[in-house]
Amino acid sequence: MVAKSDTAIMLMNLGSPDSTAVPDVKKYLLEFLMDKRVIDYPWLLRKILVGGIIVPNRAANSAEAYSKVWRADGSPLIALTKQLQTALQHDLEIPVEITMRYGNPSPQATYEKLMKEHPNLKEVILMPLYPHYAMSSYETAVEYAKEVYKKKNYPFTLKVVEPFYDRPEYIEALSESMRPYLDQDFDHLLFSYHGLPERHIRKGDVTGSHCYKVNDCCHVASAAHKQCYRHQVTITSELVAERLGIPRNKWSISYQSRLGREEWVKPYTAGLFETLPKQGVKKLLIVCPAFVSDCLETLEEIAMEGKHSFISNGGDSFTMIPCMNTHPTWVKTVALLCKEEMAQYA
Ligand SMILES: C=CC1=C(C)c2cc3[nH]c(cc4nc(cc5[nH]c(cc1n2)c(C)c5CCC(=O)O)C(CCC(=O)O)=C4C)c(C)c3C=C
Ligand SMILES: [Fe+2]
Ligand SMILES: [Fe+2]
Repeated sequence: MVAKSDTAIMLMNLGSPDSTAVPDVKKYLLEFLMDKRVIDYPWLLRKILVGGIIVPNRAANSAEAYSKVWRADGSPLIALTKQLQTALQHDLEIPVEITMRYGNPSPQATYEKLMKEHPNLKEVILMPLYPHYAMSSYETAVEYAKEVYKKKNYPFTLKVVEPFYDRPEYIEALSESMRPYLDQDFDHLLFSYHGLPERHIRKGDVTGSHCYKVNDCCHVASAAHKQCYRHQVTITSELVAERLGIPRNKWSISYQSRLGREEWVKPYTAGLFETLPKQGVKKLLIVCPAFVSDCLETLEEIAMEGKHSFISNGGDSFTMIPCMNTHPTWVKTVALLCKEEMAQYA
């Protein structure tokens, strides 16, 4: 443990249920889906939909899915975020703590722990573990951490790392974590990102006239891009493919984890697992760069369910590239992004 420090880092991820028991999963899903930045309907409608329909219908299936990937040390997402914490603390020699948007440890618990262990704390660097901006991921995490911080009037300053989807150091880390998997023969590389309702993309368009309105909007310069998930994941994919020398006809982007009946950003990953084998893609490589740590959505939805679907629709091989987790180049990148916010390096 690092003894005295006036600066600390708080790594913030999405969070998981406390266990795979249905009541714990219910509690987690309720907190998650009652977030107004995730299901952005008026409160009463959200309450009826989430509390009366989605959670009661979903909890048992979610609990079963979690139990397929649960580890001896708990949720993969939390265990892997803790491993990143340990690696970063080792490199930086300053205190690093983790916190979660939903479930535990909460931002309040993490702030209190930091205060108790480092009474001279002057600044906390909040590192949201999302490369891309979305109202339902980066924005809700940052706004929640700030809200708790302001309410409690803590004596340290809070600085926040911005989305880093196009930063060369991140592109390097993601590419280098993928490179060993490109030695094998493959027909196609799929960048599968967590999906969002299309409506969220339109709603986040600060210009009100760009996203889904301008032809090829993700490639036309606009102030909308600063908060456009679709633009940002496009840029990440293009930069990584370029760095790795993958020809344009050998890779594509898709969106997974759709929930509900609204139109989400397309194409849907689940649909491609059915159609790609029929179009001659027999050997598939897949990477999920919206997640920096492996989690339910990579380990169960893609590596288990997705693989089964692709193979039963005629595919021959399905290789899932792990998230960056504790890849040394990623650890270095996190350290650099955090250091840029620190007063001592300014
Ligand atoms: C890029 C990060 C994420 C975005 C954007 C995001 C949007 C989003 N998610 C849901 C609904 C669910 N997501 C669930 C799991 C989950 N989501 C993310 C990340 C993003 N979500 C992660 C890392 C995880 C895994 C958590 C873990 O413990 O491993 C779930 C819970 C599981 C399930 O029942 O499927 C739900 C529900 C919506 C509706 C949404 C955007 C509107
Ligand atoms: Fe999600
Ligand atoms: Fe856009």
